Amino acid sequence: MSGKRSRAQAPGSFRVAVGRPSARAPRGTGRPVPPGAGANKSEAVRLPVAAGKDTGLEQMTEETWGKVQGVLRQQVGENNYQTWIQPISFRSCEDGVVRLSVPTSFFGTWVNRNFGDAILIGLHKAGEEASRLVFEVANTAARTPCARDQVPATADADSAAPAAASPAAAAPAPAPRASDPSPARPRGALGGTDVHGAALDARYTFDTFVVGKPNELAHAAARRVAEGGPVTFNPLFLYGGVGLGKTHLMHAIAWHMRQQQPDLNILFLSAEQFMYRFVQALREKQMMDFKQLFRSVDVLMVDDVQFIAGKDSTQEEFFHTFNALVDQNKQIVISGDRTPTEMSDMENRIVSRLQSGLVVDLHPTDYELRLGILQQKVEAYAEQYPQLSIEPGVLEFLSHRISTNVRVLEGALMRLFAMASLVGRKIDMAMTQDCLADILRASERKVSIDEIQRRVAEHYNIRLAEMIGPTRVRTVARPRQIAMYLCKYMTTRSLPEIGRRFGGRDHTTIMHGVKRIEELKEKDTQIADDLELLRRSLEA
Ligand SMILES: Nc1ncnc2c1ncn2[C@@H]1O[C@H](COP(=O)(O)OP(=O)(O)OP(=O)(O)O)[C@@H](O)[C@H]1O
Repeated sequence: MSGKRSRAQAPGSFRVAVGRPSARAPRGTGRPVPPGAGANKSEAVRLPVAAGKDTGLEQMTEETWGKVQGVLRQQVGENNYQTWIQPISFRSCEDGVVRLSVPTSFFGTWVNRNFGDAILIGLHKAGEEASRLVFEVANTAARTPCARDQVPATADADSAAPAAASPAAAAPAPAPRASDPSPARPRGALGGTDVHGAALDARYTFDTFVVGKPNELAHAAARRVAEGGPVTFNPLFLYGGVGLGKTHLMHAIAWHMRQQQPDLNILFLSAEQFMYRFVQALREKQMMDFKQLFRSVDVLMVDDVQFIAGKDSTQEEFFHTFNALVDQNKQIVISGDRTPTEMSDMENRIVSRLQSGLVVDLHPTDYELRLGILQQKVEAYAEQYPQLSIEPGVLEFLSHRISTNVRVLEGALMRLFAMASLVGRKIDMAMTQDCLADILRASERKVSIDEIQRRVAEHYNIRLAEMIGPTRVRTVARPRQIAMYLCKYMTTRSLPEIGRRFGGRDHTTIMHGVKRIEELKEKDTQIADDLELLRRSLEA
């Protein structure tokens, strides 16, 4: 099945993922992430600043900013500092909003994504209770922060999240087109009828989401929720591995709802931000405001809910918020990196609530979906770099070789285009292998036949010796076929090689086993579930 766009895509409707890191930075390490390895997503949260509260920001001066820059220099390293921090100048501050001047809107978005947290933490350490950063383009003094051609919504930085900043190293980043279309952005911070909380990424819409077999159910469920109408799935729980499009789908729901029903009060935020707001509200004795805010929304969307597992008081508050909204028949959309039942430190009552609606999985991408996503991204790059071309076969090669997650795939393509534009050559296989050597090496499948046999034997509670032995009883033969199937799809070993490792069986026996499982998984949900579980645990 071919990956296809969720809707006919208008030319140029895809915002090029320039500069987007290829993988999330490890939380809370504060370590720079190597180029191409990625960084955290910048999910801007706008913290409430109490009316009339003296924030102390009136005193903030360029000198304070200079000090913060000094601290950041130590944190992010000289190279990042020179490239991304030094060019920023202080513009103003008022009511917790710190305005910083940046050379281009793309620069602001990039800095916000990768250093927003670090900047806010630096400001806090310097004694400034900054609640929000706004990046403004240098020579556009009178510009409002929400101007359409200015730094997009993502440029409002999350405030000092408890998990600390995740500065990322600079990767070559092509400049964006000024004309990049983007949906209308959120309006005020916490006011009235608006998407507030984390900022929505203008690139993450249904139009730019490529649908394939692995994500078609999740996409259909997301669409249904986005269409509004009677609340049927509550909550909609989207889960799946890293970089498979959970956040993209959630943003798409929010954008769509906002377009369809501008008056809807939608709150999108990460679970980490939920916790931070909760802690902040406790500290500032503003729990009533907190409860009021969360209970007055029409749609609550919480990303990466696994973050609150094991955090007792946050779970407690989340539980009450959840109940209050469900009682009012308000839509809730949640995402997580695993099923609710697999979240071991999550309270049972929350697990049961998370399961009470529709739980849908985004499966790991298959070859067709990866190819579809790459083709879509190339279309966008082609608009941006009309002089560059890409040789046939390169996208197919990448789709085969980079199967880890879409973020890595996007990062690889971005790096290729950046390289090609620097050297002024077309993208061919030689350049691809050379420029992406590290990514290709890291993406090599590492699951071994031994590992698969061991894991499958454990799962079905049979002995490893039986797995490769001659017995044909069903309780052993079926797990053996499952192991053969996984070896075929998760390793690069040939059928004769797999046969040898299964007690010297002929390759036709392996072919038969694989075929049998292919048939069974279509009609036997238990086998399909077992395969999924095994695959996920082997990939973990
Ligand atoms: N089906 C798809 N079509 C187009 N882009 C996709 C698709 N799936 C993922 N992506 C892109 O891959 C990147 C990672 O996706 P996203 O951030 O939504 O992943 P995630 O599942 O939320 O990951 P995480 O577990 O790290 O939070 C994004 O840039 C997103 O646009």
